[in-house]
Amino acid sequence: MYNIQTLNAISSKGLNRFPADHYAVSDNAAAADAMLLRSFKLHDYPFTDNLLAVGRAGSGTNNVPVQALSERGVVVFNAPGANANAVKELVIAGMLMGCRNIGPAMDFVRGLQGTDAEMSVAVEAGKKHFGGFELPGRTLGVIGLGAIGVKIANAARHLGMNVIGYDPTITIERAWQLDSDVEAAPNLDTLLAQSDFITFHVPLIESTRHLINADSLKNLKDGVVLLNFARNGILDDSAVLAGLESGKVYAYVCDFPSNALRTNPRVMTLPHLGASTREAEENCAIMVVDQVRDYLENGNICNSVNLPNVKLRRTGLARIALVNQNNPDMLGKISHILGQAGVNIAHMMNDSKGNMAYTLMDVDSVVNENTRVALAAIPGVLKVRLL
Ligand SMILES: NC(=O)c1ccc[n+]([C@@H]2O[C@H](COP(=O)([O-])OP(=O)(O)OC[C@H]3O[C@@H](n4cnc5c(N)ncnc54)[C@H](O)[C@@H]3O)[C@@H](O)[C@H]2O)c1
Ligand SMILES: O=C(O)CC[C@@H](O)C(=O)O
Repeated sequence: MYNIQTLNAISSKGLNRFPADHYAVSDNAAAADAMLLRSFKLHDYPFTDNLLAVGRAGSGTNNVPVQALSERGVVVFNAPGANANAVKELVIAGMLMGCRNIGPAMDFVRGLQGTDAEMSVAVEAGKKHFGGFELPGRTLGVIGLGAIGVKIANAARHLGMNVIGYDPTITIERAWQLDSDVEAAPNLDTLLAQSDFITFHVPLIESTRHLINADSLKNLKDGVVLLNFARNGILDDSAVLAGLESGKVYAYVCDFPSNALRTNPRVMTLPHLGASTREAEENCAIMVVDQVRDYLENGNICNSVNLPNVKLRRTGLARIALVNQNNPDMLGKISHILGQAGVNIAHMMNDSKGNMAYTLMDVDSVVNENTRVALAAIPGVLKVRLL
């Protein structure tokens, strides 16, 4: 029986894929084999030694202590692309909210009083304060051309916008998906200087913190619309507020409210709604549950942020799964112990990601607990499972 702990509401479309006869799923599972979460802040959470996997039903993993979990040999999964369409749609809505002043205009109407006839007069007199501008011919700058950024870039092209993108580590897969008319910015400053709208789709890491700050703000076009549906901290909110004050920034649309932003008439903040559609929640839950199950039951790894993809069709009599540090001679030491135990390796895969490595092997005889313990005692081996 595997214990699965849910730390946020995870769609039942995903959770129902854990067969009830082999999985106990609850929000208070003691000694969980795997944890599933969305935005729950897992830093400082007490982990037990039998934790094998953490599944982030979403894209960003800045709420997960990936390094600390790696040191314990715990595999961290996410659901890349599973909520990308939901975010894309909200960013398109956000661009329109920004350039058509939809937030302030709705606030104006909410504040009207009097009869319908009086309201009609006030509407016609007041609407001049909320006139906006259109998308075609304007330039959208997309920072981060991953699952979400590529979808937004392509959608904006279909809306008649010029699109310029910046992503120094774009993958070949994403580059293939990008509309050929999307221009590649040679550097961030060029994108910032040319864009009428700028949208951010990068993870929050040290190198992406405060990409918009008091200095980079000076480089922006006058009247730019900024959109942050990535993470709080990627833009320095105090710089953005100064830009709104001076008129440099026309509007700021973002998914991460704060007291300073919430009441500013030129800011439209949403309650972290980017991924909150039924479809995205189901996609994320299904993807992450399938990945966690395949890891628990078969040792296969797909879409982990700290370990490589490793998938092996079962062939031998038994299977050994090892998470280890990516050190020299680990395979030598592992095969030496198996050789001493008279265990023949029928099939194996080994790969690494950064300072972590993973070995999955099918062997021709049953492996006993003593051999597992000997493997686990190799310095640098973090987890050993017999499957
Ligand atoms: N608002 C929401 O609900 C919501 C939903 C999903 C994702 N997100 C956030 O959006 C982020 C992006 O999501 P995704 O699914 O597109 O992720 P992704 O991993 O597919 O794409 C991220 C891209 O950013 C690029 N990148 C990294 N550092 C960069 C830098 N300094 N400059 C430019 N590009 C850089 C990477 O090369 C990658 O292509 C997530 O990390 C998450 O924080 C928010
Ligand atoms: O789960 C959510 O609601 C938000 C997810 C989002 O921030 C992500 O990074 O995928």
